[in-house]
Amino acid sequence: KKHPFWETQPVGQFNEIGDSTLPEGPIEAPKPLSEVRPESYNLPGAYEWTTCDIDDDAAAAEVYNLLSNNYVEDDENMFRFNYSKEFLRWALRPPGYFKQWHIGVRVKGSKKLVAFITAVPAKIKVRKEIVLMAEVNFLCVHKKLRSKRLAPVMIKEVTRRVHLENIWQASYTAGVVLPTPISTCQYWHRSLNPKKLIDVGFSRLGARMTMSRTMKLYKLSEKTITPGFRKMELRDVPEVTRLVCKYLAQFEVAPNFDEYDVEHWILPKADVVDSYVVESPVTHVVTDFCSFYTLPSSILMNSNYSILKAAYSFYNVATKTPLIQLMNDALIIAKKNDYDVFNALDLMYNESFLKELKFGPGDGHLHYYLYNYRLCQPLKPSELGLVLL
Ligand SMILES: COc1cccc(CC(=N)NC(=O)c2cccnc2OC2CCNCC2)c1
Repeated sequence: KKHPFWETQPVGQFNEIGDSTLPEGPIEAPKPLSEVRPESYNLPGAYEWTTCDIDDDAAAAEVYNLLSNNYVEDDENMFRFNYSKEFLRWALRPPGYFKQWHIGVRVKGSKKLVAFITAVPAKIKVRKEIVLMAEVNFLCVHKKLRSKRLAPVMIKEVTRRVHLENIWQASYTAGVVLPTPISTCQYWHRSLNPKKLIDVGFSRLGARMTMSRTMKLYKLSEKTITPGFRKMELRDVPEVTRLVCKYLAQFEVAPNFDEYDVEHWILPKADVVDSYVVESPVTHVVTDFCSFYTLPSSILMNSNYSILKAAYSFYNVATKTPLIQLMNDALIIAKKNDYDVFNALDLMYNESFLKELKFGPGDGHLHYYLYNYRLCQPLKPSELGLVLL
């Protein structure tokens, strides 16, 4: 049995695919809170639950170290995500967050943090409905404790704590196929520092290509070209909120941001998230914006470099500037700030700029999932407007 845990969960099952008699929407009805299990699930004897206070520097350092040494690696185990402490504080404390959804597992004796899972609340529009959901992320079990079946009990525990807040749906992504993706995105990479990317094995020199020809191919101008292109500021929040809400409303699954969400998720934070607006020089109206988040990766086996500095396309809305031009300015900014690569998924309108801006396809896919919500058929990436961290 390939998915003994997921076959017990309210998620679309593989044997239901194409069954059009099943209704779209929640799979299980909400329960009265009095019927939600009041106590935590049982861990194997040697382990205990803990709540990780990400505001506390020592606790944040424990989480950082666990993820930095044990979190997701690429398929060839050459790179591992290296989320910074500041990034984790940003990712885990959006408006309305719950500290008790930042869940750790410790060894009873040594108190060593050996596993982690989180959820944050989010208003997500699914088709025409706005559904309050938990975005589940950062599921990590120490390499030495794999296949002890810790992940299922951690997923049940975070689900229980989410239920206690009367939230019954969740969204999550994975690089592996589980029952059952609502969409499958391809990831793409735009080289900014091709020499380093080839040196560390992230990219390969193209056939009949020299290194100098490759560096020339990816060269970007020093200056952005869009008039009125500048860093986003607090005063832009109302206009950016209007732009991003109108834009995201067209997708089948997308966040329903309010101004507090935009202030948290899109206002620039050093080394965490960058965002730029286009303020029309004449009318001073904000007509476009672009944003990317900073997620370095540890380079696992290389004598010259230890960190790959990567930018990840976040939310981009172009209403006056051509999207290609807006994104090319984002690449110019990223290159100027010493990023090695700019990553993007083929969701939203991204497909329209990937090839022209010299992105190359990555060697993997990112699958999107909903918990306790059935879609009758999967979404095309262009129907998806949700970027998870
Ligand atoms: C380059 O270093 C890596 C270190 C670990 C894994 C991967 C490959 C990979 N799995 N990439 C993605 O999942 C990915 C590729 C493009 C854009 N977003 C992505 O994932 C985001 C969103 C999901 N959570 C991780 C970050 C690459």
